[in-house]
Amino acid sequence: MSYELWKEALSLFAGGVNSPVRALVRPSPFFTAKGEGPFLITEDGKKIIDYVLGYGPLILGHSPERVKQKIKEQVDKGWLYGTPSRIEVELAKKIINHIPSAQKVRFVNSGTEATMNAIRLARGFTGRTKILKFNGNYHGAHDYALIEAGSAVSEYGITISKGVPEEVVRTVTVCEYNDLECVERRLKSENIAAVILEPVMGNYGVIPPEDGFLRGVKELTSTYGSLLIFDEVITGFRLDIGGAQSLFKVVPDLTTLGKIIGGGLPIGAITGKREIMESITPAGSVFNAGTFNANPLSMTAGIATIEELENKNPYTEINRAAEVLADEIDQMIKTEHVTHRIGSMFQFFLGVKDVKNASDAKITNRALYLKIHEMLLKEGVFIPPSQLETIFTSTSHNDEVINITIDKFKKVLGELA
Ligand SMILES: Cc1ncc(COP(=O)(O)O)c(C=O)c1O
Ligand SMILES: N[C@H](C=O)CCC(=O)O
Repeated sequence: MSYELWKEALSLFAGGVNSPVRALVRPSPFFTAKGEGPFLITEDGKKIIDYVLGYGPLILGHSPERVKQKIKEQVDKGWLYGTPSRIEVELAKKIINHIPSAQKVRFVNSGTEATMNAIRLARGFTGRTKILKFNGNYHGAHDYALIEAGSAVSEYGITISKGVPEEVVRTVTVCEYNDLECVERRLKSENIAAVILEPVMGNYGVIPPEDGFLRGVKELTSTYGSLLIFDEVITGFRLDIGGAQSLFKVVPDLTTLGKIIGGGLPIGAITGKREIMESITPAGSVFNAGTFNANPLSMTAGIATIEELENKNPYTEINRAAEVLADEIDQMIKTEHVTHRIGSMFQFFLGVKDVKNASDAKITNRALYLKIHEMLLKEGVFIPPSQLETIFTSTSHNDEVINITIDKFKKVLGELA
């Protein structure tokens, strides 16, 4: 049973979990025994409609048949070679085919590794040290990313993680999202190696770029000789098969990917312009290595997932599911709020009128959001346990599932009114 497992987990893991956001589930985390389509089946035998979807990777829902089959076939062929394999070539070709900035690829094992290595690559390539990031953007859990970051970092009230050396903090400068003037000021006055950003913020709720913001940053980085890194760990293959850069038609120098490209298995990738990527070892001298880089199971699940996206082009369908649900919720909430949706990503912000950056989002009524999360979970609907995370839809969220969810929201919001 979940509660007994939770009590045991508290004695085994710091805070009872292996990633802090998971501890925020109210009244206490449920333990999952199985994932099936749009559902999580808990250790208590409860079937829950899932809008967290592993925090983004599961664009086809849980355990999609063809991906499962391909993973099983790969298991029969072995799951770690320590040599190159045909499947990493196949997945890299798919990424290069779809992501406009991608000319070469290095596979790693998480989004964290991807952004950490992209930052090192930008520093090595430009010979500069400083990085510009945005308040509330989350780029994983390494030292250079844990400064004014979104997601669980902010949810737990951490501005700069303890343990990050002061010397590291001094190499990172921060602007508010959508503030082009700040970007220009910093690029002019500081010798910046790279600007890294989420092209759509998905770790402080969902906050889209304002018109011209991404293009403006792109122009400024080329004017001042800095590199532009799009962190598309969430948005890659979700907002469009070519990621946010295809949708907004702004091509960065480097792109980091993760989540969907591994079909739900651990993965990360750094990709970008050939001449920059050639600086990575062994072609160049910016070091990267990994025992599990290009792991055969992750490669296989990634290929199978992208093939499904190529063959079925489900973007209209998953975006529509998110649109119907987001619009209904937006109309149901009678107090002051803002709902942001882009494609199959959305979130509602309570108690605020206008959210264009993390500072605006910081003052939302997080306690009320958490209450809604808790009440919905009792009704069998799982939205993220933090206002700062994103609600996702998948191909498995059909009309029936969406309608049930709308009814559950009606009930919960009605009770709260
Ligand atoms: C935009 C973004 N970048 C990087 C990461 C880090 O990825 P991972 O959790 O796979 O290390 C995440 C999520 O965790 C993310 O949302
Ligand atoms: N917001 C994070 C990634 O997108 C959530 C995943 C985690 O921290 O476990």
